[in-house]
Amino acid sequence: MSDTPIDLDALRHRIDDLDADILRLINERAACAQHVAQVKSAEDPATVFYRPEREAQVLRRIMALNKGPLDSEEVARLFREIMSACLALEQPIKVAYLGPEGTFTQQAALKHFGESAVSLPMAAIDEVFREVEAGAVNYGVVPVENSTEGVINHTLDSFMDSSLRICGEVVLRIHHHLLVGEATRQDKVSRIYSHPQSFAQCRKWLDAHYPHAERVPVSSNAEASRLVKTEWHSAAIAGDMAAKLYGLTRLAEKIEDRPDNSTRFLIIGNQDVPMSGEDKTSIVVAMRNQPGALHDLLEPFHRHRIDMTRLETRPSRSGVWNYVFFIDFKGHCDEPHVAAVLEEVRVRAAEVKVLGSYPFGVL
Ligand SMILES: O=C(O)C(=O)C[C@]1(C(=O)O)C=C[C@@H](O)C=C1
Repeated sequence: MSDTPIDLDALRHRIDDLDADILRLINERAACAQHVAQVKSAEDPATVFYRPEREAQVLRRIMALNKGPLDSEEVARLFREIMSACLALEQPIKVAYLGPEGTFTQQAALKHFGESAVSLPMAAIDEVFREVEAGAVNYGVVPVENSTEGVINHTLDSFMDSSLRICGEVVLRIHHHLLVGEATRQDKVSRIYSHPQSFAQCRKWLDAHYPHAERVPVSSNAEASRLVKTEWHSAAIAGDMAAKLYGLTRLAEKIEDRPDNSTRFLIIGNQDVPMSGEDKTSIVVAMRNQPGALHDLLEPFHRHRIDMTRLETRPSRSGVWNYVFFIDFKGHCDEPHVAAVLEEVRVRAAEVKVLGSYPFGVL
């Protein structure tokens, strides 16, 4: 290109000019979001400012428009932060997550809501549900399934007694590292702390590399990281956030047995989310214990060609029903073919609860 400046000063001058343009445009966008907030409040004084379907559309559009050289995911992450800051101007958002600080759930909350949301660690999954139900926070983030270890029953069980809805999902690639503190004698590691799920996800690696080390299960990977700081013969299995928070270094990286190890998290709140164009619905269905019950439940999905993405069975906790199924499928409950299936399932089941229709995780 003939007009491309070639010396460093000229290039930096060009970057300064571009930054000034970007700054002006970001602030113009933020002022627009403030205007949106006024329109929303005028339409409905009890309006919700956070709109998951719109955010998913904005991010998908940016990824589709992107021509590089920046990677589409990288660009989407930048826009995620811009929208997070714009939403904070409309309304500061408080999010409760399964803590303590440094857990993968905190990472998921950040990935979904961006840095401008205030995130608060809770000690247990039911506490996250309670804080959202009580209105102490706007939304909650809880883990629901891991690709290696399967479903997180606690989360599914919490939905049975709750009126909260699912407003979104986040999928996080989970990388575990073997972490040590400054005082650790790296050749003398005889004890390893971690959450039981993480031990399970790294079992083969541990059997091969540390067959004789004592494996001590603790309540979270962040807790494991906190413990190793003061012990010279211990290591922890945890992710990047916990490593950073407790100033630990990696003795071994990415030690998970499956390279595609990922965890899915749900965003819980009090709102129904309109269609975004690429949505998913989660329902819980109670069936009576009779022959063919599962077939009766699944048949309408098959007939209407609805793609199921997950089916989990949980024992019912009330005496009335025998099975409870958690089902995720593609589509939004406002779409006619989805509404038709739900109608048929309602006739066949003892009880059906729609937990929410929400956009597929974008990032
Ligand atoms: O479109 C809206 O409803 C907005 O409030 C604007 C905006 C944005 O910055 O693009 C901000 C927050 C919402 O969650 C969705 C989008």
